[in-house]
Amino acid sequence: MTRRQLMLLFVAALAVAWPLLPEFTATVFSYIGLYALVAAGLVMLTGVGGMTSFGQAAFVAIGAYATAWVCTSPTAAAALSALPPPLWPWVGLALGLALTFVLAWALGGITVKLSGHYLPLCTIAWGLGLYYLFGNLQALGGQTGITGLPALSVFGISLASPRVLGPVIWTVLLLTLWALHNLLDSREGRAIRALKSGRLMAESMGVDTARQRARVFVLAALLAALSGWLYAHMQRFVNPTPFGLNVGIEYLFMAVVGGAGHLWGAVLGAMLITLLKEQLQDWLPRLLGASGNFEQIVFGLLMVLVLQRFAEGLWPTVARWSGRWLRPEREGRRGVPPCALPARAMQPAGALLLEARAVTKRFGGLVANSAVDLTLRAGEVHALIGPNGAGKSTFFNMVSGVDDPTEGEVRLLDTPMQGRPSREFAARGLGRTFQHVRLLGERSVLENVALGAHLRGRRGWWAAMLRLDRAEEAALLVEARRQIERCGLGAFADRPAASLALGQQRVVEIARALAGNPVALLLDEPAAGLRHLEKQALAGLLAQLRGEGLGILVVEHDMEFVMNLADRVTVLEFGTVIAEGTPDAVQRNPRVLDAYLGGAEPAAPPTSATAAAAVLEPAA
Ligand SMILES: Nc1ncnc2c1ncn2[C@@H]1O[C@H](COP(=O)(O)OP(=O)(O)OP(=O)(O)O)[C@@H](O)[C@H]1O
Repeated sequence: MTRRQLMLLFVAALAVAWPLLPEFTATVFSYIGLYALVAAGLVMLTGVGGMTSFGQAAFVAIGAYATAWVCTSPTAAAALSALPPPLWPWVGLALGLALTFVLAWALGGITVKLSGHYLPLCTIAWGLGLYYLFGNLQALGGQTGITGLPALSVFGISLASPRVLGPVIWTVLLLTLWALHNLLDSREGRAIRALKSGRLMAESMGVDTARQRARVFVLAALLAALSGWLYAHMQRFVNPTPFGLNVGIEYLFMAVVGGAGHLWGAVLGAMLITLLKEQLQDWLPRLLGASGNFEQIVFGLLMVLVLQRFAEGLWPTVARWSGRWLRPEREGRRGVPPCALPARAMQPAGALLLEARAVTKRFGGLVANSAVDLTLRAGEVHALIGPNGAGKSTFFNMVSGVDDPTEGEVRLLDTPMQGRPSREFAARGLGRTFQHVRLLGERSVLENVALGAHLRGRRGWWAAMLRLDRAEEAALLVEARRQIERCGLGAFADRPAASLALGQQRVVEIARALAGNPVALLLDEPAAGLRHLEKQALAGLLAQLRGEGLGILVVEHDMEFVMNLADRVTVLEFGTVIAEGTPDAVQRNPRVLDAYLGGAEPAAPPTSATAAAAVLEPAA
């Protein structure tokens, strides 16, 4: 049996057992479905997207209060008099989702840009703010709330009882999980996962991180509002209590305890926490012989223990344990023939790809780059070398859109790039790797490399959720596999990237850059951590890419590697270009020798790349 079949069995068992469940158990399971819907949004937001929110209960409140107001207020009744009352809850749903959408865009636009602890603090602030707003608005019943909500009805069938509404809630939840699973299994899903590793890498792959973060934020908020709508019509009244900050924290607990990186973790977390609280509420007063909110204390302690023991949540442990006796999943998408991906025309040999004109970068009083001129042409390897702190990384950042020069200009394919983000550099044909490897360690090498092809796909969230993107997704994965094999890592394609040696991870970054079909490659210390044979293989690959017409700018400390491979070398010292030319010319340049050897005169100039490497070993 596969995991998917086991899930289906669980759902089928729930469906069969549902009519037999006692009324109370059916109600509890209905609540679990509602909570899991909010927690699933939090999995996307926190576990996958890396944005912690304590404020989801406020969005649940918007969904609940919107429908409560529409269904009970005389003003709304007058406005909706043309509609039969059974349709009013649907208007309430539309209003709740619309309000949530607008508010989440506005809040998300401001808050998701914040990093570190500022974002969670903001979610607490709006969670508290909205809670007190609902409690103080007399039009919404103040602390008493709104009573007398009608039950939902569909095609004349009343959903008043949890026994009938429960299956509806679970159907909504399962459809949501299916759509979210599809989303995560797509180019957009990879882009969402990339958010967690910070702006730099994702933007360099062409992902608009601010927009993507805001969209995930809105998605999680809409799921919370949907849950609130169902909740209101199940309870038939609303008041502020179930939407307080403590409930927002509990939703986050559900996602984290279940396994914030896994959609089914939301269901597991919601189920565990709801059932645990139920049982504790029952048993503790009996055990202690006194009444009180003891369950909150024990619950808190248990949460600490669970999180200490299972930092990733419980789902990964359950999945690992069940994996021993479950068959691996068959990949459904293999049946879909891949479509053609857009391919960029290579520039003719010698064409100017990238140009830095008198680029200067100042950090306060420190001049990291001073009037640096550099060109990269199609069909060449251009090495940028220099001692530590010479300004190579600073320059790299400016020619890849991470930072803007203080003075001077960067042009890519003859387009001025001043002020443009790095995703535009990627869109115009610049691929790059990073000095400190930036891969999604838990994801497979294949997925990491497919992220590099992000801009070659077009299908968006809706297509992904409804699985209308399969031909394009198949093409992206075929392309990713091709690049992995080209870089000699075919045997590792399905392994988690973090399980590879550091040197191999650097090569994965090159494959990822190649998946974007670049005309220019910027490689930041690609040979660092590679063994001798791996370096030779890398040099062979780069020579082949050069032969295919790519321009490659490489920052590297390994002089033997550089001098054997590069066509031109530029040497930086204290942010200034002190030499530029062929490897031979540069190796003989007295200023370069001076920079590397600190003023010592060599007895005789080095005659081979190996000898040069010995002399030009940078003073660390
Ligand atoms: N964001 C920053 N703010 C202030 N100073 C910076 C910043 N980034 C770099 N610098 C300074 O600019 C100078 C050049 O640093 P850079 O990292 O570009 O050198 P590098 O040649 O890449 O060094 P390495 O080979 O060690 O990576 C250093 O003195 C560094 O401290």
